[in-house]
Amino acid sequence: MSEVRNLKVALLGCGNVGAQVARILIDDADALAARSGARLELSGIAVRNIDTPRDVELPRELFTTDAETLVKDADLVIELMGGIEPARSLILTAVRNGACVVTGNKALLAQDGPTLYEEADKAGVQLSYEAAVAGAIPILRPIRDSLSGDRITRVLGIVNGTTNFILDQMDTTGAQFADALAEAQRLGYAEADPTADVEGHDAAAKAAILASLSFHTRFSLDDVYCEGITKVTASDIASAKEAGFVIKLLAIAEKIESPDNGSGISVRVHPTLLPREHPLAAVRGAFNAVFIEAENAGELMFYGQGAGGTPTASAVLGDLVSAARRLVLGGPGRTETTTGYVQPLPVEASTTSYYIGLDVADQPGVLARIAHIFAENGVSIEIMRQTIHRDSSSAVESAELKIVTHRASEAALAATVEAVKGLDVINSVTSVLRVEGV
Ligand SMILES: NC(=O)C1=CN([C@@H]2O[C@H](COP(=O)(O)OP(=O)(O)OC[C@H]3O[C@@H](n4cnc5c(N)ncnc54)[C@H](OP(=O)(O)O)[C@@H]3O)[C@@H](O)[C@H]2O)C=CC1
Ligand SMILES: N[C@@H](CC=O)C(=O)O
Repeated sequence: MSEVRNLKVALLGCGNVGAQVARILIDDADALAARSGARLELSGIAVRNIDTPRDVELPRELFTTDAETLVKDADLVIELMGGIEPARSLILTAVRNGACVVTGNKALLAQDGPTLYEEADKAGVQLSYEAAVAGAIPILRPIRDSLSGDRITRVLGIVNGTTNFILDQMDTTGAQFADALAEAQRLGYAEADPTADVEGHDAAAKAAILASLSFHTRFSLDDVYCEGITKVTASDIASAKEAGFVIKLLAIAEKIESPDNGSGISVRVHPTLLPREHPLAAVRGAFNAVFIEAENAGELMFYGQGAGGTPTASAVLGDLVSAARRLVLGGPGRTETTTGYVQPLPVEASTTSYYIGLDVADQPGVLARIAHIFAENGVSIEIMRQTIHRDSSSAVESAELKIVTHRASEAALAATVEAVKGLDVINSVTSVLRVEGV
């Protein structure tokens, strides 16, 4: 029998995800060897501080603070440190030395992916990053491989576990934003700096990666319109709920025809109202889901755990086995297929439905005056609902008006809201949120 090849695996980072990857590499060594055709020997783990307590008990002699030396002697490198530097330089060193790299670092890929992919292709090694989008869910390989014979027209995803967890807690238990965020951090979902989650930057990085693979073009963070969840209030959530909606942070990448900009791809991340019966509305806690529309396949939905050490480690190990198999067979395969035939479009080029909450004086003719302004600005109303608020003597104090529009452009909507604000019967505009799925 021929001898099984030994491949040296260098692990960079031993935090939420890295610790679980190390555990699986050690505990499941035999199964991984059988599946990949090579023994995957964990040759070392680079960290900032060797004495930091770990979630998993691991041999102390594996730890080092000298990541550079560890990388130079590896066949396979797993980067789970996060951040831009030194992750970027270490990945470049690894590929230039002929090592295949697996990473979950979406921030780095969205900022400087093309340099890394080019270097990997030049060196003839594989750079894989399934864990970078939607944690455990196999989504990048299906887009890149399984759907490579189709044309994707739209991708709609809940791709950040932390914000989905926070919004879900606020919606179902009435939890405060700060408490829900602290719990997401404790459970290992949040980024080292959770601003990246709550301001939408993490979802935007994932949206750039999804859009690049789906539309065979290179999108970077700069091409993604981004709005996080920090401005979503408990009252937005309550009033959306009352109207039959749930608020989700959605990443959207879609092919559109814009009268001013021509045809292209709109990539955006923002809080969005979804009807409660929409499949994505049922995605709870830190779960993620990606909904894809393709010309021939039709609608597809991928669902699973989008964050957390163990689920994410599953995606990392999948990439590692796949890279090891290719090393055993010889040849890396292609990292991505970029044809660059579509342009990214600004958010102003996209249209969407909107939910507008208004606090209005309860006077005759108010609804007609408001409806007139919408019509004047070319924004068509789909639903208009009024709730009367009374004081203790049952006298009418004010009315709450909830409006859902048909698809309208950002500019038309902004002009409508400005004009409505100018009416003497408007006490305040309480919400302006985008809606999908109506
Ligand atoms: N957590 C999750 O659910 C998911 C995370 N990811 C991505 O995976 C990556 C890792 O995430 P996560 O495990 O949560 O991160 P953590 O912050 O938990 O862990 C980071 C690890 O990297 C080490 N590290 C950081 N900087 C350096 C450095 N300069 N030199 C050496 N070691 C360093 C840290 O060392 P020390 O312990 O000594 O401080 C720590 O062990 C990130 O890119 C993240 O975006 C992707 C999908 C899901
Ligand atoms: N912070 C991220 C982790 C996974 O990518 C999230 O909450 O989704």
